[in-house]
Amino acid sequence: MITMKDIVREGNPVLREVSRSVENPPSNEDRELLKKMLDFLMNSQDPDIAEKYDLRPGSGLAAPQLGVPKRMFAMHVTDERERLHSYGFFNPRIISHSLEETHLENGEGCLSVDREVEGIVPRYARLKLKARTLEDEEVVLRFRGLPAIVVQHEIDHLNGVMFYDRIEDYSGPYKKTVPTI
Ligand SMILES: O=C(O)C[C@@H](Cc1ccccc1)[C@H](O)SCc1ccccc1
Ligand code: NI
Repeated sequence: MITMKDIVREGNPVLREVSRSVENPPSNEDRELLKKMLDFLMNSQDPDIAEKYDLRPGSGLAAPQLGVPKRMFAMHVTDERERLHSYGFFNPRIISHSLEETHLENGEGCLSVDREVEGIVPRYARLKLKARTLEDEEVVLRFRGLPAIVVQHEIDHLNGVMFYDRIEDYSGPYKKTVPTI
């Protein structure tokens, strides 16, 4: 099972790489890894397992955070209507998004960043994501609210972007100029 020791931390160059596409169909190795990433998120949100294995709660996890620069991420997050969005995505792509933006009032965190970073991280309020799922389906899904923020945070990881790169007046370590999505 994945634990915090498997998650690479900022400063590791893999977090600044642009990940490469996953072959189609994904290999068994890639499928196993994505499944383990989704399992990590579920474990990290289970109080007993999280305490037993000292897991930080996560709603998203991207393969580069495990040192694997491949275009795949997992998400496991409940939206404001209590709907659970639990997926493993291969080769995810934002195919459209709202002009309207949103953000988390308390800013964002990251499993690869062991420090508090203050500041607003602007995100698109709504988006459409095209991807291949762990269930081997090509899907186009719409996200809004917290799930949409998680998707953008994870897609950024696949492009070597950290959340603080998007904070307007951030002047801390590891800053990088950001491309628009
Ligand atoms: O490092 C990661 O990618 C996991 C991040 C993803 C994330 C952070 C902030 C905002 C959206 C996504 C977190 O550990 S997930 C935990 C979390 C969940 C909701 C809000 C903030 C943090
Ligand atoms: Ni992150």
